[in-house]
Amino acid sequence: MAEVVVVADKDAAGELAAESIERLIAAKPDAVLGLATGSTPLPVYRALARRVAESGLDVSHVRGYALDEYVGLPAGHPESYRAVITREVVEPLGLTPSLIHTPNGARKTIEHAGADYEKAIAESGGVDVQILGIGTDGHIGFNEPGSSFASVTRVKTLTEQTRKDNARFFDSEDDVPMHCITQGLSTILRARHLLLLAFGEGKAEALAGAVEGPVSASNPGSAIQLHPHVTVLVDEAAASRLRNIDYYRYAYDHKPAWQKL
Ligand SMILES: N[C@@H]1[C@@H](O)[C@H](O)[C@@H](COP(=O)(O)O)O[C@@H]1O
Repeated sequence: MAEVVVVADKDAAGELAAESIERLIAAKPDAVLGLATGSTPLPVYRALARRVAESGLDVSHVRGYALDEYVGLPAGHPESYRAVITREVVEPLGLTPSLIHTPNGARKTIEHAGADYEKAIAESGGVDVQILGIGTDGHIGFNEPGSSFASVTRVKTLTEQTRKDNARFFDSEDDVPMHCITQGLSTILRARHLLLLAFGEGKAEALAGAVEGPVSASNPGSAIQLHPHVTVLVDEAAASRLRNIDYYRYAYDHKPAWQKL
């Protein structure tokens, strides 16, 4: 079962996640981080950047693999996930750009981009902690409903809902690419620790489905139930549809001091 931690707000979630990631990097300076985009992980990156600046922790050897990328955006497009990861993660934390990877969404090489990415992740020794958000339709990465639990990095067609949701980052919905390249559910499940975050009422249903719903390809987030080490950080609104909420609070209140996030 995932450990579900209900926190006061996004910033509290960001602090908890950042503390755990900082501890990981201190123990393993070349740790491999699985980086998610979207608005949800931003408090984690902000808290981590602040903590690293305060502690002087050496992050120059940290490696990173993004979950996904749009296909066909011109290189350097500000909404490409490469650009977003550079802006929101690499620069504020002071990571080494050449050690941070995103799937290659260029059309010319797209046919082998998925296999290339899988190979690179495997050769890195695997992701230590994978940060995840969740889409309103339950997608993780860009694994839309119906994605196989055995899927690996590949090209997917975005749902209309996801294109609508992500239109806020573009001039119009028509500008949101139709295709993406995303780590598969099996790729994500290979990470050693999954850290799923969700905030706000709009995520409540998707989150409840992921944590407590039937394990089904129709709800890609439910794949987390197959993973042995999952931490779910949510605010009250995102937690509002969880049936076992009292138990999660009870378990967290009685968490052994030695057992970290
Ligand atoms: N590919 C990303 C996902 O990785 C992310 O989880 C989702 C939710 O976005 P937000 O965190 O902004 O709600 O959006 C995008 O579609």
